[in-house]
Amino acid sequence: MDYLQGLNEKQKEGVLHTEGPLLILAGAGSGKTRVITHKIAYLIEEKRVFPSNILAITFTNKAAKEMKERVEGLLKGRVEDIWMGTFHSMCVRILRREIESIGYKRNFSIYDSLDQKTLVKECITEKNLNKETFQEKPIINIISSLKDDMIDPDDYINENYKDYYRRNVGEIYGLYEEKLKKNNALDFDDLILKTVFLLKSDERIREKYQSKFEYIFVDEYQDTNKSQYELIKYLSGKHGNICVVGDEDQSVYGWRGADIRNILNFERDFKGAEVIKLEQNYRSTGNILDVANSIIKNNTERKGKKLWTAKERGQYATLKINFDEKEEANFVTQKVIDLIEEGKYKYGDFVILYRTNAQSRSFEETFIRNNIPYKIVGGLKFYDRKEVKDLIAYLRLIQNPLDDISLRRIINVPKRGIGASTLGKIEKYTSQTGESIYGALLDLDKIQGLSGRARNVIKSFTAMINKFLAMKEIMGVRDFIEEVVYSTGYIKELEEENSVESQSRIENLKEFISVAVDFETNYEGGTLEDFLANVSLLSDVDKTDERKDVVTMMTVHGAKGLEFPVVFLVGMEEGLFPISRALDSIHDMEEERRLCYVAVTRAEELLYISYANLRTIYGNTTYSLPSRFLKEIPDDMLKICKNDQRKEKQEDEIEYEERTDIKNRFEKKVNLKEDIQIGSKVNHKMWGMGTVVQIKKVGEDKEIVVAFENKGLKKLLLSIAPIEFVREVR
Ligand SMILES: Nc1ncnc2c1ncn2[C@@H]1O[C@H](COP(=O)(O)OP(=O)(O)OP(=O)(O)O)[C@@H](O)[C@H]1O
Ligand SMILES: [Mg+2]
Repeated sequence: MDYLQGLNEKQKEGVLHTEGPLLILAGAGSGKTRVITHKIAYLIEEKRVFPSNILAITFTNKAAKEMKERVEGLLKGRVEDIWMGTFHSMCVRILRREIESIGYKRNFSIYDSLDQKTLVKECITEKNLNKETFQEKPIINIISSLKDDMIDPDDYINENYKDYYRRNVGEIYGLYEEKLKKNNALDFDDLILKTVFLLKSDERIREKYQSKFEYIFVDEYQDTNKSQYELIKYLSGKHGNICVVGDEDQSVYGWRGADIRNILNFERDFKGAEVIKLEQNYRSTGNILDVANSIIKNNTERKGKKLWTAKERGQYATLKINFDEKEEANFVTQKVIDLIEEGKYKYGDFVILYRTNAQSRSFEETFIRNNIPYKIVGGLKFYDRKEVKDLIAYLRLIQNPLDDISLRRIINVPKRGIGASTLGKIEKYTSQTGESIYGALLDLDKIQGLSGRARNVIKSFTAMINKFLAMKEIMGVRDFIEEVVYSTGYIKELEEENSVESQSRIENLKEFISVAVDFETNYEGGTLEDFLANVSLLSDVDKTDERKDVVTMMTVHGAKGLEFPVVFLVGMEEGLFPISRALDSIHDMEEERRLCYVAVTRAEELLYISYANLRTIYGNTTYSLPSRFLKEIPDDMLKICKNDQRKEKQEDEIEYEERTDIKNRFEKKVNLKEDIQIGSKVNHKMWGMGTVVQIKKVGEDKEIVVAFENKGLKKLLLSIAPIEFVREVR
């Protein structure tokens, strides 16, 4: 009975409760994910459930892969048939089989945020709306949240017909939907929405999947949104064996529509639900857990629970105060070097957690200088690079020739002389006939006003695409992609350009081929469609190299569910963590606090927290106050690390210092210096004389921009900037 070993009584209860709805509600590191893994093994081995009747939804594809490996380890058997993956990847699987019944083709494209932007822009232009008032990004956000809440364009328009902006956004949304359909494409939200729609409206399909999924698991349930909730409600409608695990204290995707009520209302929504609470934490030492508890207890929007651990007290969490982000990076770097030298840890044991991706740069610089191997999770953006996107657009067009967005992207890449005016003529024609652009290109004789030369290049373009269409059927994914890369002439164009940049773009295209190689090893017999879906569905967290023994850098959001022996939680400053946009809202502030709790609870043995008084980020230099979350940690739980790093080589040499320094700084009531105004002269301790050119209220404080005589513009927080006012004698 392998699968019950290594579980406590409560966890066992969770595993053995196989029939009916079950909520496992428990704090970080209490073994929720472990219960799912063991339970799946138990069902297969003991209850003789077919793997294909199990569905397990994880937060990332990577988590799914890990879970699969664990289950495999427990069973020593094949677990290929379990449906394990994210909400999105599961929906793609269903849609590829079923979407024809709602009028799409099975080879639909999946549009990412850039494609969405292009589409929304088209809508705005077509509707002749003012581009200042109607900007793509906010509109995409509105559309996305409407979709999460399952509100369709007509309802939104009806609700808001008196509101000029919203009514028009509703109309853009409607047009956007039409365009997606015409391109045979779905955006990310659609993947869930259309699946729900299928299950709701088509009895045959509903029955099929309800019967199939006898047992359903959802990890990180606190981060599901409305449409995801509907989805599992439908899927579990027949057997009712739905086991969700989550922690309301770790709900950190409110901004993306996640609804904490899903977890709080589980018992009401799923009849006969049982709730199991786990209270023992197996991940962190006592001292780390105390820090986590002391922070999260300041939230009001929670059920309230306390975690305990049987682990040793361990080392105290350490706070390092830095002059600027460079000193912070040096501190972390030196710590890594020292701990490695001591021999107890390896690079793979360390993680640097920050609130925003932009913070990684200073650590990268010092790591490179010191030859410390590292990887950045999420910030890499390999798939956002132009050449990679171009190549993907080719593949998408070949997979789905109705995809106008992709076609437009590459019709003249590499340059083949199909310019904007030629394309304009073609699109004029398609807007009359309603055909796809590619369809029109095949029907070239019907289009007026094209030059003979244009016709020729278009013909060789369609001949090439047609050739690809035929080849796709007979070639493996990897060979096929290689063929596309070379025979489009893209590589050749880059080679001729022969610049440093074009070289690195060639490298990236080659790297993309190795992505295809990986794919072929992992998905035997996978098609181009599978490959593309796979690429689209990689979340930021998944888009990382798999090298093992390197330091990881990632955002706190990306770290959910993970654990590391040593955690550096950096950039703990007001306005950064908590992030500035949360400063005015209690609700958002609580989400930031939960995020901070997630960060601290990733640590197993050592936790280093740091902040910088002066930080340059996005090109601006600002003074900051230490994060309010630091103030919430009692003095005796956190020891201050002395500034001079040399001094703290030996652990016991570290001096414990009263934290009056931070406290004073934090509580120092802002002396508002009421008479400050634009034009006031100031003298700064380091930067000398300057003139105030901008003043903005930030909470009780003010942010000022000062033009220094020798240093240019700097942004300062009035309360803490080391400045004096210089009164001019009139
Ligand atoms: N009963 C147990 N005995 C020993 N170790 C355990 C036990 N339960 C869980 N663990 C270990 O504790 C760690 C945390 O478990 P797990 O990741 O499942 O927690 P979780 O509740 O899912 O955490 P999070 O909320 O961060 O997702 C893992 O290393 C896991 O292997
Ligand atoms: Mg977990």
